[in-house]
Amino acid sequence: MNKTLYEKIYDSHVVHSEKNGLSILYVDLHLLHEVTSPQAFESLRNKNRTVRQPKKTFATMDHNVSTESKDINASGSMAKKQMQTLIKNCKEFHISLYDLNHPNQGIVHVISPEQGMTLPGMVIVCGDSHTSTHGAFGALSFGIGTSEVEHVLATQTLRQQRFKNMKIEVIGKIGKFITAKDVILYIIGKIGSSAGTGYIIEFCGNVIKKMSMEERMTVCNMAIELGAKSGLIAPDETTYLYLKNKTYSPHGQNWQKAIEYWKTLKTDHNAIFDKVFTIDISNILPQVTWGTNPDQVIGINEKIPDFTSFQNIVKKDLAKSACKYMDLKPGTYLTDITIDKVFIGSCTNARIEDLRSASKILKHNKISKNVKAIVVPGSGLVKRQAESEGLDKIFIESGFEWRLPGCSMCLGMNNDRLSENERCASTSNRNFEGRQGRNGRTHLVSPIMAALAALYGKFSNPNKLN
Ligand SMILES: CC(C)[C@H](C(=O)O)[C@@H](O)C(=O)O
Ligand code: SF4
Repeated sequence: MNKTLYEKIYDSHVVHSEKNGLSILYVDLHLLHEVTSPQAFESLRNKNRTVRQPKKTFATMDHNVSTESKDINASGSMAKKQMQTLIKNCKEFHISLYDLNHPNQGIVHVISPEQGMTLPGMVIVCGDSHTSTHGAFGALSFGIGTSEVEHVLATQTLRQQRFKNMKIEVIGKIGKFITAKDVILYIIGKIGSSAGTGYIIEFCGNVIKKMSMEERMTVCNMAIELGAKSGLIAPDETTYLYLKNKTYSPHGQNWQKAIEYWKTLKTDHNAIFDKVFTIDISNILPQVTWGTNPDQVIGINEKIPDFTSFQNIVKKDLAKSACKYMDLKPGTYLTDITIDKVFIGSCTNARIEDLRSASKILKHNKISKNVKAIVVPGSGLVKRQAESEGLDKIFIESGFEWRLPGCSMCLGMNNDRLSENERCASTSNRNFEGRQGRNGRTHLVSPIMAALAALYGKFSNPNKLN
């Protein structure tokens, strides 16, 4: 039978099938962070259980670490407690941890791929929705709830239903200043933030094929913003090249064997997808969200839409309330909107390529005096790499603050938050009300667009600048 990539990975991990279509899947890698793991460990302990495969379990601290100091007290008592609990749990159950002071500490979805823990064909889970990021390597990866975290800790397996298959083929010519972030935002705008509900999405097409691993991760990261269970991209030469000689990648003879297996990880000719979209990105412009949902997004030359332009009554109401929250009037050009803060970071856009693309814009330029801007590398490794290339200096000289790795202003669990009514150009993935701080206003953009917004104090069309 012809199978999709998703079906191949799913089937090869079934350890038990039930009549109702549910299966127990083997889990190759279980990632943990400080926010969604404490209760799971507590419950494990109460039941006198142990961690089944500590070597296939890996933890980092990211959500509430301070990006200003390595002091565990710096983000408040709740954060401190969660971090201390993670340290204690990892010690007791023999799990490797990139703690606050570890040189490789960083965002869970950044550290695992860059260390070669994330490999094609794996089933990867984490108590975190953006686990879909790892799908960029052709791994079946998805977020799980805390009771599932406990189940995986105890058994290294997980009960899963089969999801439907969606294919999104991205075709066309990639325009100037168009990044993976623009591509995925455009797709979300085009098909809607619930189009992926009930599906695993396989991204393919010439545009995806040309993307680097960093770009593919940005795309799969935001499969969640399409409502999907996860996103997937078939591994290829780009994937192998990225993984070669990474700390946890297979080495020696195992490398060759791995590649042979990885080459089988693609959707068979004639495999059936339940839904297919073909999206041409040839003529798109850099994307900016204007509302409080990622599908409320337009190109940089456009105006905030008129409510009456929405046929769908629900969409019309959503647009109305989004404009109210965002304090925007229909008909306003994006390029007339001024901003207060810029955040370059998060598991969507805090990798080395993201920092390189933003720094290119900032080099020899100073940011607007009305803007406070921070750049938060995704991990210690990204930070060191950026520093070795002198990117930190470019950011600092332009007026950005160069911070320590973590989730930071993506969700404001530490001190990096928007104040009331502040407007932010952010490279993160979620723009719902209050996401970056109470009554804060988030516009999702690429690192290039964030850097430009910092320079001019408002959204700017890179095609119209010298
Ligand atoms: C804290 C965690 C549960 C959450 C998630 O799962 O997505 C966070 O990472 C987020 O981005 O909102
Ligand atoms: S960077 Fe943001 S989206 Fe990613 S895991 Fe952290 S909080 Fe969640």
